[in-house]
Amino acid sequence: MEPIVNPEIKYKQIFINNEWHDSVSGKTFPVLNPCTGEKICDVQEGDKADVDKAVAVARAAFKRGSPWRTMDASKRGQLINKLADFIERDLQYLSSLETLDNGKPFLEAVEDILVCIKVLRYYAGWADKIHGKTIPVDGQYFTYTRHEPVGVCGQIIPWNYPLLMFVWKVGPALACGNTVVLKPAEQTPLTALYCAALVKEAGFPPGVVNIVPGYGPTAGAAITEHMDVDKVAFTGSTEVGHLVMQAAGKSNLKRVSLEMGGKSPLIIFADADLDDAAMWAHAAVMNNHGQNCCAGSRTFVEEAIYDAFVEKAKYMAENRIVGDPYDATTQQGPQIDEEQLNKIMGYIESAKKEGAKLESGGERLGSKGYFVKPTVFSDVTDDMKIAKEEIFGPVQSIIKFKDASEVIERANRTTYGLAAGVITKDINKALMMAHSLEAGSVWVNCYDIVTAQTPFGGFKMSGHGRELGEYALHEYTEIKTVTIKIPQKNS
Ligand SMILES: NC(=O)c1ccc[n+]([C@@H]2O[C@H](COP(=O)([O-])OP(=O)(O)OC[C@H]3O[C@@H](n4cnc5c(N)ncnc54)[C@H](O)[C@@H]3O)[C@@H](O)[C@H]2O)c1
Repeated sequence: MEPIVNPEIKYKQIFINNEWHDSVSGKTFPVLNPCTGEKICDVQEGDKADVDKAVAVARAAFKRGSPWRTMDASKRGQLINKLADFIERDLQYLSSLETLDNGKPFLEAVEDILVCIKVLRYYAGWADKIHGKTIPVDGQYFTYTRHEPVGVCGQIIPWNYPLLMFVWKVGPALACGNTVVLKPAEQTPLTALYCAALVKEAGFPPGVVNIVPGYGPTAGAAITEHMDVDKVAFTGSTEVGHLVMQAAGKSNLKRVSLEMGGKSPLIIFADADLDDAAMWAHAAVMNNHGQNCCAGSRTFVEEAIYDAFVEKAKYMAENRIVGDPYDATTQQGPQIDEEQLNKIMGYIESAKKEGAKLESGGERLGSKGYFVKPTVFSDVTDDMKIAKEEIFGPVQSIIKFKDASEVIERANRTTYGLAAGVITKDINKALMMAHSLEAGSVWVNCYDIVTAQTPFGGFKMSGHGRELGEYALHEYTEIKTVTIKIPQKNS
């Protein structure tokens, strides 16, 4: 598939009640092209007043007796499938728009959006299979559970996988029968806004899906503090995750699910196939320009193969093609914005100062846009900043270890717990490691395998709750227990 370079921007307003609105304040904000730093367009800037409007219509759409609440569950599934069909129909346009807005290579944007389609179809299938249990309680009673929608769900998403995050959030929420007020990241609102038009085209009733673009401390905070939002689902930084929980605690104790950062270890044992291990480790940290919450950003390598591994990692980084994301050969585009670029360069400088050995990269590429050379550091130790903090950039930190018990302890010595990986031919060792590592996902002889069916989320400060798979349905349902007195026990 060929990209559409400079795709037309069709939607720049706030989507409430299946209609397009200007912001109440009249304000707009600029969306920038990360390849150049130049403005793509201005988008209407949602704020508290716009969030209030969106929540009011989402509440009305959720009222008992509304078209959405009385719709057959199978029909909800049909609507979600239609949304998937329209995304598939517009795959070329949407992928081109994602590349323009986010800077990721076009073919990776296509891959992301193909996964979006799968995720929506997966949840479409669940819509009429969300059921409770009958429970053999003591006494003359008949007890059963119903899984009911939570209500109005606020959803706040980041910029690293704009459309994937949109779908991970709305897919299970809609399958369970909730209504949604979603805020895309201010850096990347364009594909979510286009999908708003597809939501309307698919035939969702007004008010079921509402999209309010805007900034975090204003529009985002208005969602988290709202007294009439029943649940908030957030993906982004741990710092903001704290604020989201505080806001829920200070307002109406809304349900909270959080998917935040990580400092995930990928542990490579000496018996691994070296080429294979180097390939997985490179992809684990470089994919999506390192802007990946589960990036394998601590590459632990057993000492017997350490030097040989570093050579391979260096070779792979030096040969990674960075540049125009619309070019089919490009593997890495720009970082999302100047703030992230500066943050990454700061981490690179700190590593140099703290004594890590720079093997490749270590500098910005060009002076226009936000490109960073794929960077590899060896001789990294656990106390260095690059081994402790989330960099969110294309920086590989290679750390030496001696044996399994030592590396388990070191790998777990972090406040995060999103993901981990193990590469070894010894299946007993792999299982022992998988069960010992404190992380929500552990990959053995692979990395970052996330599908519609696999639950995903964090231990410790990486998160609360699970996205994807059947487990995500628990995040979007309340469980009601109904008990009926049986007049006469006859069996
Ligand atoms: N886990 C992830 O997928 C993920 C995604 C993006 C960023 N990050 C991490 O976060 C760092 C900073 O990136 P960022 O500043 O874009 O992330 P962020 O957490 O500030 O932004 C994520 C989303 O939260 C919103 N937000 C910001 N402040 C808010 C507030 N007070 N209340 C409610 N919503 C708010 C933003 O507008 C955006 O939609 C990155 O360097 C990276 O380490 C992680």
